[in-house]
Amino acid sequence: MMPTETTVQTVSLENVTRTYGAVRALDGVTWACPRGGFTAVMGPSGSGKSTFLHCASGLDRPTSGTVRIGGADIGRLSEAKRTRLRREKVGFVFQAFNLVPSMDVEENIVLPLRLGGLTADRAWLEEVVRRVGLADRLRHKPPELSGGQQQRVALARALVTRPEVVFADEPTGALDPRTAREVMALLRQVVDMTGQTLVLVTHDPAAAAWADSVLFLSGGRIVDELAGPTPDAVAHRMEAL
Ligand SMILES: Nc1ncnc2c1ncn2[C@@H]1O[C@H](COP(=O)(O)OP(=O)(O)OP(=O)(O)O)[C@@H](O)[C@H]1O
Repeated sequence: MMPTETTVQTVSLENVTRTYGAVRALDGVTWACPRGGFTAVMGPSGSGKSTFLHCASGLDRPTSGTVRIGGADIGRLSEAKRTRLRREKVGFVFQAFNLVPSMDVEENIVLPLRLGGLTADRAWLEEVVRRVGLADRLRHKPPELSGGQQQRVALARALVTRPEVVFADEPTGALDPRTAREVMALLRQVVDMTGQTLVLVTHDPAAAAWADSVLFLSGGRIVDELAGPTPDAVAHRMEAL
C-alpha cells in the first residue's frame, strides 16, 4: 500500500553511516523526523552533529544506509537532482546568516525561488515577512540591520519555498542572549503557527529546550532522546555524555 501524504516522513535516516577515512562520524543512525515537529540535536564536540545535519539535509551523501527527503532516496539521485531537491524541499538557517549584502531584504528572501526559476507566491511571501516581523524593512540591506533582524531575514528565506523541513545550524550562535531568546521564540512560533518541520543543531541547552524533543549524539550514534525538554534536564543529560 502506498503511504498517504500525512504518513510520509519529511526526512528519514535508515542505518546511516558516514565515514571520513577511519573515522565513523555517523555510525548506524536510524531516525524519522516527525512532520510538523521541532527537534533539537545535541552532543559533545565531534559527536557527529554537523555530519548528521549534512546527511539529513542532502548536503552530503551517506557512506552507507538510506536518507530520504520528501520520499526521495538521495543516495540514488545525481548531484544535480540532489541540489534541486535540496533547493525545493529543504530550508537552511546558519549561524553566519549568509545573506547577500548588496541585495535588499526582499531580494534576499526570494533568492531561493529565483535560483530555482520560480516566482514568489505574493500572499505567502507577505505572510512570511509579517511572521518574522520584517514588513517595514524590505528595502533595507543586511548591513543596515541588527544581528537578530538579519537572522529573521535568513529564516524568512528558509521558509519562502515552503520546505519539507528547515535545518537550523547554531542559529543563535552569533547573537547576544536576549536576541537569541527572541529568535528561538520566533522559531517556536513558526513551528506552532505554520506546522513547519524544524531541526535545530545547537550547543546551547537553553536553545534546545524550545524543541519538542532533543536527540543526543555521542560517537556518531543517537544515544538518547528527551521529550518535553527543559534547559536543566538538557544540561544534565549533556554532562553525562
Ligand atoms: N570533512 C571531514 N574530514 C575528516 N573528518 C571529519 C570531517 N568532518 C567531520 N569529521 C570528523 O567526524 C567526526 C564528527 O564531526 P562533526 O563535525 O560531525 O561533529 P560535531 O558534533 O558537529 O562537532 P562540533 O560540535 O565540534 O561542531 C569528528 O571526529 C570529526 O573530526
